[in-house]
Amino acid sequence: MATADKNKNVHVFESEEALSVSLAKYAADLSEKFAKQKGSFTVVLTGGSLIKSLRKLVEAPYIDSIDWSKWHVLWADERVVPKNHPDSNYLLAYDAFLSKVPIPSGNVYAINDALPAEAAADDYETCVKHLVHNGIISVSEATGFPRFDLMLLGMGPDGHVASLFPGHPLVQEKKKWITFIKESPKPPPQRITFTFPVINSSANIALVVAGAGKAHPVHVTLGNGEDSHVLPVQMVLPEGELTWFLDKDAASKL
Ligand SMILES: O=C(O)[C@H](O)[C@@H](O)[C@H](O)[C@H](O)COP(=O)(O)O
Repeated sequence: MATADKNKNVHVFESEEALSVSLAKYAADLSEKFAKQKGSFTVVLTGGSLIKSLRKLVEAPYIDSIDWSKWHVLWADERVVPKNHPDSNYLLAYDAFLSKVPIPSGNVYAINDALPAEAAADDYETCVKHLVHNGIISVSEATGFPRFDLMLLGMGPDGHVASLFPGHPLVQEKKKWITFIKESPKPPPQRITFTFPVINSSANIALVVAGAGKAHPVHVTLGNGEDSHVLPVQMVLPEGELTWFLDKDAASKL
């Protein structure tokens, strides 16, 4: 099943397997488009089950057809732990994805894991500013915030995206590009995260959501479900295109 409104597409798949096949084609098509258009493709990852859903990208035909040298990889959120810690989003992505594709190591921008949360957020913002300055990351004409080519977001069962949690003041941040949280309700507690102005300046966002545990926030966002909070996922309203990749369990209340 697929439905589309202006700037928003919703795809529902029979299984997470079918979802991952379609997600790989979607990412490969955007990679080709942006590599041609601007000579680089900026891709933002999160942690969680999203990374497993990227598994078809490291298989034929995409492993050979994608021009991996154009990819620049960043994280919408990262846990403040060493890069070799089992909680690290970098390690998760490295083991399951980045170590299997020929993206130049200099194009993979992990956070500085030697710094505490606040300094790590500032340092990562400086890294993004540098990539804007040298033209790798575009800038939104409308907002002046960085405009990533593709942001791949998961969503928690409570409707959080990146490390922006329901009811937390960080969801209202309007100025900073990247900020930090020290009391994340999802462990580990210390994280850095992109803010909504950056998320919503993206050219493309994929919301990748599988499993019955996610059916409630999907129902609230895409159907007529209700919650006592405005869910962060409801605030994902990019300037560019939003595409939902749902499996049938996540879409079961629609
Ligand atoms: O570091 C993190 O915790 C993630 O970046 C987080 O935002 C994740 O994407 C969602 O919590 C969904 O995770 P699951 O898909 O594993 O539920």
